[in-house]
Amino acid sequence: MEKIAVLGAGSWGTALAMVLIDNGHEVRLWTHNQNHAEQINQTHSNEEYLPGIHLPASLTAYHDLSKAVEGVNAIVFVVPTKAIREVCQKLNGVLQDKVTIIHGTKGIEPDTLKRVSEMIEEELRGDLYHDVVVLSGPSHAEEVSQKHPTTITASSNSIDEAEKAQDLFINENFRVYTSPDMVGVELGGALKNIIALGAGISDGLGYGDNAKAALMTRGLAEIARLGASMGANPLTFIGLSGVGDLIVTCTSVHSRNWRAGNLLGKGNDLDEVLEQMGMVVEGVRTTRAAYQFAENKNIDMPITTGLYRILFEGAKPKDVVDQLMTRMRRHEMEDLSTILSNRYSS
Ligand SMILES: NC(=O)C1=CN([C@@H]2O[C@H](COP(=O)(O)OP(=O)(O)OC[C@H]3O[C@@H](n4cnc5c(N)ncnc54)[C@H](OP(=O)(O)O)[C@@H]3O)[C@@H](O)[C@H]2O)C=CC1
Ligand SMILES: O=C(CO)COP(=O)(O)O
Repeated sequence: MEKIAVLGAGSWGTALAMVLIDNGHEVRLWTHNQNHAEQINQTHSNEEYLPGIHLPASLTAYHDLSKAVEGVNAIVFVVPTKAIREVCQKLNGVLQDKVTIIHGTKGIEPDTLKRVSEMIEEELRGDLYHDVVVLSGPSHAEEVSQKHPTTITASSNSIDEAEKAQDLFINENFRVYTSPDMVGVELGGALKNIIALGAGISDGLGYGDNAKAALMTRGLAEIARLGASMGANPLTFIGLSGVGDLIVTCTSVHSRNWRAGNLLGKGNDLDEVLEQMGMVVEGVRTTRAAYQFAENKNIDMPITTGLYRILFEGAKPKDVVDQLMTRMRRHEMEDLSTILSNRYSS
Protein backbone atom coordinates (compact mmCIF):
# COMPACT_ATOMS: atom_id res chain seq x y z
CA MET A 1 0.00 0.00 0.00
CA GLU A 2 1.26 3.46 -0.93
CA LYS A 3 0.26 6.84 0.49
CA ILE A 4 -0.87 9.09 -2.36
CA ALA A 5 -2.12 12.67 -2.54
CA VAL A 6 -4.43 13.60 -5.41
CA LEU A 7 -4.39 17.37 -5.96
CA GLY A 8 -7.66 18.68 -7.41
CA ALA A 9 -11.07 17.42 -6.30
CA GLY A 10 -12.88 17.92 -9.59
CA SER A 11 -14.40 15.08 -11.55
CA TRP A 12 -11.13 13.57 -12.78
CA GLY A 13 -9.24 13.90 -9.48
CA THR A 14 -12.11 12.21 -7.65
CA ALA A 15 -12.39 9.37 -10.19
CA LEU A 16 -8.62 8.72 -10.12
CA ALA A 17 -8.68 8.75 -6.32
CA MET A 18 -11.39 6.06 -6.45
CA VAL A 19 -9.21 3.86 -8.70
CA LEU A 20 -6.29 4.20 -6.26
CA ILE A 21 -8.53 3.32 -3.29
CA ASP A 22 -9.79 0.24 -5.17
CA ASN A 23 -6.13 -0.77 -5.48
CA GLY A 24 -5.70 -0.62 -1.71
CA HIS A 25 -3.79 2.65 -1.40
CA GLU A 26 -4.27 5.34 1.24
CA VAL A 27 -5.51 8.37 -0.69
CA ARG A 28 -5.84 12.01 0.34
CA LEU A 29 -7.88 14.19 -2.02
CA TRP A 30 -6.82 17.84 -1.79
CA THR A 31 -9.01 20.77 -2.74
CA HIS A 32 -8.23 24.48 -2.40
CA ASN A 33 -11.81 25.02 -1.26
CA GLN A 34 -12.40 24.30 2.45
CA ASN A 35 -16.20 23.97 2.14
CA HIS A 36 -15.74 21.48 -0.66
CA ALA A 37 -13.43 19.32 1.51
CA GLU A 38 -15.95 19.37 4.35
CA GLN A 39 -18.82 18.53 2.02
CA ILE A 40 -16.95 15.53 0.55
CA ASN A 41 -16.02 14.21 4.00
CA GLN A 42 -19.51 14.64 5.42
CA THR A 43 -21.53 13.28 2.50
CA HIS A 44 -19.03 10.85 0.89
CA SER A 45 -20.00 12.31 -2.44
CA ASN A 46 -18.81 15.08 -4.76
CA GLU A 47 -22.15 16.35 -6.01
CA GLU A 48 -20.71 19.40 -7.76
CA TYR A 49 -18.27 17.50 -9.97
CA LEU A 50 -19.31 13.83 -9.95
CA PRO A 51 -23.01 13.79 -9.12
CA GLY A 52 -24.71 10.54 -8.07
CA ILE A 53 -21.48 8.69 -7.28
CA HIS A 54 -20.97 7.28 -3.78
CA LEU A 55 -17.37 7.71 -2.65
CA PRO A 56 -15.56 5.12 -0.51
CA ALA A 57 -15.60 6.04 3.20
CA SER A 58 -11.79 5.76 3.27
CA LEU A 59 -11.41 8.61 0.74
CA THR A 60 -10.58 11.67 2.82
CA ALA A 61 -10.59 15.19 1.45
CA TYR A 62 -8.10 17.74 2.76
CA HIS A 63 -7.93 21.49 2.53
CA ASP A 64 -4.55 21.78 4.26
CA LEU A 65 -1.95 20.97 1.57
CA SER A 66 0.85 20.24 4.06
CA LYS A 67 -1.30 17.60 5.80
CA ALA A 68 -2.43 16.16 2.46
CA VAL A 69 1.14 15.53 1.27
CA GLU A 70 2.73 14.58 4.61
CA GLY A 71 4.50 11.21 4.24
CA VAL A 72 3.18 10.46 0.73
CA ASN A 73 5.10 8.40 -1.85
CA ALA A 74 3.30 9.85 -4.86
CA ILE A 75 1.42 12.99 -5.87
CA VAL A 76 -1.14 13.07 -8.69
CA PHE A 77 -1.79 16.53 -10.16
CA VAL A 78 -5.34 16.84 -11.52
CA VAL A 79 -5.95 20.58 -11.29
CA PRO A 80 -6.69 22.51 -14.52
CA THR A 81 -3.68 23.62 -16.58
CA LYS A 82 -4.09 27.22 -15.44
CA ALA A 83 -3.57 26.14 -11.79
CA ILE A 84 -0.49 23.93 -12.27
CA ARG A 85 2.17 26.58 -11.58
CA GLU A 86 0.37 27.94 -8.51
CA VAL A 87 -0.04 24.47 -6.97
CA CYS A 88 3.64 23.62 -7.62
CA GLN A 89 4.68 26.81 -5.85
CA LYS A 90 2.53 25.88 -2.86
CA LEU A 91 4.05 22.38 -2.83
CA ASN A 92 7.62 23.76 -2.73
CA GLY A 93 6.82 25.17 0.69
CA VAL A 94 5.37 22.00 2.21
CA LEU A 95 6.83 18.90 0.53
CA GLN A 96 9.63 17.27 2.57
CA ASP A 97 10.67 14.10 0.71
CA LYS A 98 11.24 13.07 -2.90
CA VAL A 99 8.05 11.66 -4.48
CA THR A 100 6.75 10.20 -7.71
CA ILE A 101 4.89 12.91 -9.64
CA ILE A 102 2.05 11.92 -11.97
CA HIS A 103 -0.29 14.30 -13.76
CA GLY A 104 -3.64 13.79 -15.46
CA THR A 105 -4.08 17.36 -16.70
CA LYS A 106 -4.69 17.98 -20.42
CA GLY A 107 -3.60 21.35 -21.72
CA ILE A 108 -0.92 23.61 -23.17
CA GLU A 109 -0.16 26.98 -21.63
CA PRO A 110 -0.84 29.96 -23.92
CA ASP A 111 2.10 32.31 -24.57
CA THR A 112 4.78 29.96 -23.15
CA LEU A 113 3.38 27.03 -25.20
CA LYS A 114 4.56 24.67 -22.46
CA ARG A 115 3.17 21.20 -21.80
CA VAL A 116 2.02 20.40 -18.27
CA SER A 117 5.12 18.33 -17.40
CA GLU A 118 7.33 21.24 -18.53
CA MET A 119 5.40 23.64 -16.30
CA ILE A 120 5.86 21.27 -13.34
CA GLU A 121 9.58 20.95 -14.10
CA GLU A 122 9.93 24.72 -14.22
CA GLU A 123 8.13 25.30 -10.93
CA LEU A 124 8.75 22.35 -8.63
CA ARG A 125 12.07 22.14 -6.78
CA GLY A 126 14.20 19.52 -8.56
CA ASP A 127 15.15 17.66 -5.35
CA LEU A 128 11.49 16.91 -4.60
CA TYR A 129 10.63 14.51 -7.41
CA HIS A 130 11.74 11.91 -9.94
CA ASP A 131 10.85 12.21 -13.66
CA VAL A 132 7.25 13.40 -14.18
CA VAL A 133 4.70 10.89 -15.49
CA VAL A 134 1.63 11.79 -17.56
CA LEU A 135 -1.51 9.64 -17.46
CA SER A 136 -3.65 10.24 -20.52
CA GLY A 137 -6.16 8.41 -22.71
CA PRO A 138 -9.88 7.94 -23.38
CA SER A 139 -11.22 8.16 -19.84
CA HIS A 140 -14.29 10.11 -18.82
CA ALA A 141 -14.45 10.46 -15.04
CA GLU A 142 -18.16 9.61 -15.08
CA GLU A 143 -17.40 6.15 -16.50
CA VAL A 144 -14.21 5.45 -14.55
CA SER A 145 -16.09 6.17 -11.29
CA GLN A 146 -18.63 3.50 -12.30
CA LYS A 147 -15.81 1.02 -12.98
CA HIS A 148 -16.58 0.78 -16.69
CA PRO A 149 -13.67 -0.76 -18.62
CA THR A 150 -11.12 1.96 -19.41
CA THR A 151 -7.66 1.98 -20.99
CA ILE A 152 -5.08 4.69 -20.56
CA THR A 153 -1.36 5.38 -21.15
CA ALA A 154 1.32 6.29 -18.60
CA SER A 155 4.31 8.03 -20.15
CA SER A 156 7.53 9.44 -18.78
CA ASN A 157 11.10 10.07 -19.86
CA SER A 158 11.93 7.41 -17.25
CA ILE A 159 10.43 4.00 -17.98
CA ASP A 160 10.80 3.13 -14.26
CA GLU A 161 8.57 6.04 -13.28
CA ALA A 162 6.01 5.19 -16.00
CA GLU A 163 5.91 1.62 -14.71
CA LYS A 164 5.54 2.85 -11.13
CA ALA A 165 2.44 4.80 -12.21
CA GLN A 166 1.20 1.74 -14.12
CA ASP A 167 1.55 -0.36 -10.91
CA LEU A 168 -0.32 2.20 -8.82
CA PHE A 169 -3.32 2.51 -11.13
CA ILE A 170 -3.76 -0.75 -13.05
CA ASN A 171 -6.64 -3.04 -12.14
CA GLU A 172 -9.26 -5.19 -13.88
CA ASN A 173 -11.36 -2.15 -14.84
CA PHE A 174 -8.56 0.31 -15.50
CA ARG A 175 -5.89 -1.03 -17.82
CA VAL A 176 -2.71 1.07 -17.99
CA TYR A 177 -0.20 0.82 -20.85
CA THR A 178 3.19 2.56 -20.89
CA SER A 179 4.79 4.69 -23.58
CA PRO A 180 8.20 6.41 -23.81
CA ASP A 181 6.79 9.28 -25.93
CA MET A 182 5.91 11.83 -23.28
CA VAL A 183 5.64 14.70 -25.78
CA GLY A 184 3.20 12.79 -27.98
CA VAL A 185 1.08 11.52 -25.08
CA GLU A 186 0.75 14.98 -23.52
CA LEU A 187 0.04 16.70 -26.83
CA GLY A 188 -2.55 14.12 -27.92
CA GLY A 189 -4.50 14.67 -24.68
CA ALA A 190 -4.30 18.45 -24.93
CA LEU A 191 -4.95 18.97 -28.65
CA LYS A 192 -7.94 16.63 -28.98
CA ASN A 193 -9.89 19.11 -26.83
CA ILE A 194 -9.70 21.66 -29.67
CA ILE A 195 -11.21 19.17 -32.10
CA ALA A 196 -13.87 18.15 -29.52
CA LEU A 197 -14.98 21.79 -29.30
CA GLY A 198 -15.27 21.70 -33.09
CA ALA A 199 -17.27 18.44 -33.02
CA GLY A 200 -19.65 19.96 -30.48
CA ILE A 201 -20.07 23.04 -32.66
CA SER A 202 -20.79 20.85 -35.69
CA ASP A 203 -23.48 18.94 -33.75
CA GLY A 204 -24.85 22.21 -32.37
CA LEU A 205 -25.20 23.55 -35.91
CA GLY A 206 -27.25 20.46 -36.76
CA TYR A 207 -24.67 18.81 -39.02
CA GLY A 208 -24.45 15.03 -39.04
CA ASP A 209 -22.02 12.18 -38.62
CA ASN A 210 -20.24 12.88 -41.92
CA ALA A 211 -19.18 16.30 -40.69
CA LYS A 212 -18.04 14.95 -37.34
CA ALA A 213 -16.04 12.13 -38.92
CA ALA A 214 -14.39 14.69 -41.19
CA LEU A 215 -13.48 16.92 -38.25
CA MET A 216 -12.04 14.02 -36.29
CA THR A 217 -9.99 12.69 -39.19
CA ARG A 218 -8.68 16.01 -40.45
CA GLY A 219 -8.28 17.08 -36.82
CA LEU A 220 -6.02 14.10 -36.22
CA ALA A 221 -3.93 15.17 -39.22
CA GLU A 222 -3.53 18.62 -37.61
CA ILE A 223 -2.65 17.09 -34.23
CA ALA A 224 0.00 14.88 -35.84
CA ARG A 225 1.42 17.81 -37.84
CA LEU A 226 1.73 20.07 -34.80
CA GLY A 227 2.86 17.21 -32.56
CA ALA A 228 5.60 16.07 -34.92
CA SER A 229 6.91 19.63 -35.15
CA MET A 230 7.14 19.68 -31.33
CA GLY A 231 9.11 16.42 -31.27
CA ALA A 232 6.40 13.78 -30.80
CA ASN A 233 6.47 10.40 -32.51
CA PRO A 234 3.59 10.64 -35.05
CA LEU A 235 2.65 6.99 -34.37
CA THR A 236 1.67 7.93 -30.81
CA PHE A 237 -1.32 9.78 -32.28
CA ILE A 238 -2.87 6.53 -33.48
CA GLY A 239 -2.73 5.17 -29.93
CA LEU A 240 -4.96 5.58 -26.87
CA SER A 241 -3.76 9.06 -26.01
CA GLY A 242 -4.27 10.19 -29.62
CA VAL A 243 -7.09 8.81 -31.69
CA GLY A 244 -8.52 6.96 -28.65
CA ASP A 245 -9.02 10.14 -26.68
CA LEU A 246 -10.11 12.03 -29.78
CA ILE A 247 -12.94 9.54 -30.34
CA VAL A 248 -14.16 9.55 -26.75
CA THR A 249 -14.09 13.32 -26.46
CA CYS A 250 -15.71 14.11 -29.81
CA THR A 251 -18.53 11.59 -29.45
CA SER A 252 -19.54 11.62 -25.80
CA VAL A 253 -22.07 13.78 -23.98
CA HIS A 254 -19.79 13.45 -20.95
CA SER A 255 -17.18 15.63 -22.63
CA ARG A 256 -17.03 19.16 -21.28
CA ASN A 257 -15.32 20.32 -24.47
CA TRP A 258 -17.96 18.72 -26.72
CA ARG A 259 -20.77 20.19 -24.56
CA ALA A 260 -19.22 23.66 -24.63
CA GLY A 261 -18.85 23.43 -28.41
CA ASN A 262 -22.44 22.25 -28.74
CA LEU A 263 -23.67 25.36 -26.90
CA LEU A 264 -21.49 27.57 -29.12
CA GLY A 265 -22.92 25.89 -32.23
CA LYS A 266 -26.41 26.62 -30.93
CA GLY A 267 -25.60 30.33 -30.88
CA ASN A 268 -24.41 31.04 -27.31
CA ASP A 269 -21.35 33.22 -26.87
CA LEU A 270 -18.20 31.99 -25.13
CA ASP A 271 -18.73 33.81 -21.82
CA GLU A 272 -22.28 32.45 -21.51
CA VAL A 273 -21.06 28.96 -22.32
CA LEU A 274 -18.23 28.96 -19.76
CA GLU A 275 -20.61 30.33 -17.13
CA GLN A 276 -23.11 27.54 -17.84
CA MET A 277 -20.47 24.78 -17.85
CA GLY A 278 -19.15 25.38 -14.31
CA MET A 279 -16.33 22.90 -15.04
CA VAL A 280 -13.02 23.35 -16.78
CA VAL A 281 -13.15 23.47 -20.61
CA GLU A 282 -9.45 23.05 -21.36
CA GLY A 283 -9.86 23.31 -25.14
CA VAL A 284 -10.45 27.06 -24.96
CA ARG A 285 -6.98 27.97 -23.64
CA THR A 286 -5.35 25.18 -25.64
CA THR A 287 -6.86 26.57 -28.86
CA ARG A 288 -5.14 29.87 -28.12
CA ALA A 289 -1.82 28.10 -27.41
CA ALA A 290 -1.96 25.86 -30.49
CA TYR A 291 -2.95 28.80 -32.70
CA GLN A 292 0.02 30.83 -31.39
CA PHE A 293 2.39 27.90 -31.99
CA ALA A 294 1.07 27.31 -35.52
CA GLU A 295 1.39 31.02 -36.35
CA ASN A 296 4.97 31.20 -34.98
CA LYS A 297 6.12 28.09 -36.81
CA ASN A 298 4.04 28.60 -39.94
CA ILE A 299 2.19 25.28 -39.58
CA ASP A 300 -1.07 24.78 -41.46
CA MET A 301 -3.81 24.28 -38.83
CA PRO A 302 -7.10 25.23 -40.53
CA ILE A 303 -9.47 23.68 -37.95
CA THR A 304 -7.58 25.18 -35.01
CA THR A 305 -7.49 28.55 -36.77
CA GLY A 306 -11.24 28.36 -37.41
CA LEU A 307 -11.86 27.53 -33.75
CA TYR A 308 -9.63 30.41 -32.68
CA ARG A 309 -11.65 32.80 -34.84
CA ILE A 310 -14.94 31.55 -33.33
CA LEU A 311 -13.69 31.66 -29.72
CA PHE A 312 -11.68 34.88 -29.74
CA GLU A 313 -12.62 36.92 -32.80
CA GLY A 314 -16.40 36.53 -32.86
CA ALA A 315 -16.53 34.59 -36.16
CA LYS A 316 -19.81 32.79 -36.84
CA PRO A 317 -19.48 28.97 -36.68
CA LYS A 318 -21.42 28.49 -39.93
CA ASP A 319 -19.10 30.91 -41.80
CA VAL A 320 -16.04 29.08 -40.47
CA VAL A 321 -17.40 25.72 -41.68
CA ASP A 322 -18.08 27.24 -45.12
CA GLN A 323 -14.50 28.52 -45.26
CA LEU A 324 -13.08 25.12 -44.25
CA MET A 325 -15.11 23.40 -46.97
CA THR A 326 -14.02 25.78 -49.72
CA ARG A 327 -10.27 25.85 -49.05
CA MET A 328 -7.86 25.18 -51.86
CA ARG A 329 -8.03 21.54 -52.97
CA ARG A 330 -5.23 19.23 -51.87
CA HIS A 331 -3.98 15.64 -51.51
CA GLU A 332 -5.39 13.86 -48.44
CA MET A 333 -2.16 12.24 -47.19
CA GLU A 334 0.15 15.11 -48.13
CA ASP A 335 1.21 16.02 -44.63
CA LEU A 336 1.24 12.52 -43.19
CA SER A 337 3.61 11.23 -45.82
CA THR A 338 5.85 14.28 -45.30
CA ILE A 339 5.88 13.80 -41.52
CA LEU A 340 6.73 10.12 -41.82
CA SER A 341 9.38 10.55 -44.51
CA ASN A 342 11.05 13.38 -42.50
CA ARG A 343 11.09 11.19 -39.43
CA TYR A 344 12.34 7.98 -40.99
CA SER A 345 14.79 9.47 -43.49
CA SER A 346 16.72 11.34 -40.78
N1 LIG B 1 -13.19 15.08 -16.28
C1 LIG B 1 -12.62 14.11 -16.97
O1 LIG B 1 -13.27 13.12 -17.32
C2 LIG B 1 -11.19 14.20 -17.34
C3 LIG B 1 -10.47 15.37 -17.13
N2 LIG B 1 -9.14 15.41 -17.47
C4 LIG B 1 -8.34 16.59 -17.21
O2 LIG B 1 -8.19 16.76 -15.81
C5 LIG B 1 -8.03 18.15 -15.48
C6 LIG B 1 -9.04 18.52 -14.42
O3 LIG B 1 -10.31 18.34 -15.03
P1 LIG B 1 -11.64 18.04 -14.23
O4 LIG B 1 -11.41 17.25 -13.02
O5 LIG B 1 -12.59 17.54 -15.26
O6 LIG B 1 -12.05 19.53 -13.84
P2 LIG B 1 -13.25 20.02 -12.94
O7 LIG B 1 -13.74 21.28 -13.53
O8 LIG B 1 -14.19 18.90 -12.70
O9 LIG B 1 -12.53 20.34 -11.53
C7 LIG B 1 -11.44 21.19 -11.45
C8 LIG B 1 -10.96 21.18 -9.99
O10 LIG B 1 -9.78 21.97 -9.91
C9 LIG B 1 -9.96 22.91 -8.86
N3 LIG B 1 -9.20 24.13 -9.10
C10 LIG B 1 -9.46 25.13 -9.97
N4 LIG B 1 -8.53 26.10 -9.85
C11 LIG B 1 -7.68 25.70 -8.86
C12 LIG B 1 -6.53 26.27 -8.28
N5 LIG B 1 -6.05 27.46 -8.67
N6 LIG B 1 -5.91 25.60 -7.27
C13 LIG B 1 -6.37 24.41 -6.88
N7 LIG B 1 -7.45 23.80 -7.39
C14 LIG B 1 -8.10 24.45 -8.39
C15 LIG B 1 -11.45 23.18 -8.85
O11 LIG B 1 -11.81 23.72 -7.59
P3 LIG B 1 -12.96 24.85 -7.43
O12 LIG B 1 -14.00 24.60 -8.46
O13 LIG B 1 -13.42 24.66 -6.03
O14 LIG B 1 -12.27 26.16 -7.66
C16 LIG B 1 -11.98 21.76 -9.04
O15 LIG B 1 -11.95 21.05 -7.83
C17 LIG B 1 -8.23 18.90 -16.82
O16 LIG B 1 -6.98 19.21 -17.36
C18 LIG B 1 -8.96 17.89 -17.72
O17 LIG B 1 -8.68 18.09 -19.09
C19 LIG B 1 -8.49 14.33 -17.99
C20 LIG B 1 -9.17 13.15 -18.21
C21 LIG B 1 -10.57 13.00 -17.90
O1 LIG C 1 -10.19 14.02 -21.53
C1 LIG C 1 -11.28 13.57 -21.32
C2 LIG C 1 -11.62 12.16 -21.54
O2 LIG C 1 -10.51 11.38 -21.88
C3 LIG C 1 -12.36 14.45 -20.82
O3 LIG C 1 -12.59 15.42 -21.77
P1 LIG C 1 -13.44 16.70 -21.38
O4 LIG C 1 -12.54 17.59 -20.59
O5 LIG C 1 -13.89 17.28 -22.66
O6 LIG C 1 -14.61 16.22 -20.55
